[in-house]
Amino acid sequence: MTRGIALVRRPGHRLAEGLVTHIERTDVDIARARQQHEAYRTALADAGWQVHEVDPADQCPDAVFVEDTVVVCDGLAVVTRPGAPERRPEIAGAEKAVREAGLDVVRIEAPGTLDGGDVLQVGDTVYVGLGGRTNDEGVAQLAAHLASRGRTVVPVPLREVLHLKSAVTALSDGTLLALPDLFDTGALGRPVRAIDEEAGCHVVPLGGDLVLLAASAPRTAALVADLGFTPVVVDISEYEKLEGCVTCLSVLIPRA
Ligand SMILES: CN(C)C(=N)NCCC[C@H](N)C(=O)O
Repeated sequence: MTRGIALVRRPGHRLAEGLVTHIERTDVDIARARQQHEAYRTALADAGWQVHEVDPADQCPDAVFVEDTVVVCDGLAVVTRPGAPERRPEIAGAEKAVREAGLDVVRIEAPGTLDGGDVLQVGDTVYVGLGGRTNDEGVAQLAAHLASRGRTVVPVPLREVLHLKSAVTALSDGTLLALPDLFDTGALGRPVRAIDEEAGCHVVPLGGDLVLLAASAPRTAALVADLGFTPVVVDISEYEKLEGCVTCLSVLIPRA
């Protein structure tokens, strides 16, 4: 029995041209990025997820960061309208994939913008980062869509950081792991656990006690293990050069 479907999208040949906003551009090794993506897919499959590949969008360098194109909540898929216009052609393939997965589908419409990387779901609360990519209108549209699923949306203003999930994510017990300097943690309305390494605040609960995190966060992997979870560690160095993290490379659709 699988845990559900994990949507991924393979890196395209233009990956190295991906956007960088808050870090300096460094060379991306495409061959290495492909190997890392394969290992990432294997980690998801080994954790019990049925890996499904979204159609390629190779003209879009950032298409591998499929999380930004769709938000899935309780059987509903909200197809986003990415804040970076050059990423908008990525959404067609994502919409096709969620329709094939049998989800109800709605969209963020102009002038709203929303990136999936700004959306952090913790129980019935959905925190949404307000920064360079997601605007007030996008948050309002998301809130209206998710009200049908009983979710409450809480906007979180960001500082110098790409997405909310670049700065905070949650373990399956609701513990928030955060880099507090990057946003107003008070907006979350609950305590956070401050993490002392950048990639450490990026975790993906994979079901059961499994927690996916990056090899660049060894101290956080140890912390996660101390908290009673089992870290699943993947090297995603080539994606980190493009401000990517473990959350960005997949969209998990839990089995109903
Ligand atoms: C949580 N994060 C960080 C994401 N979901 N997406 C990362 C996208 C990175 C891409 N170069 C860009 O700038 O769009």
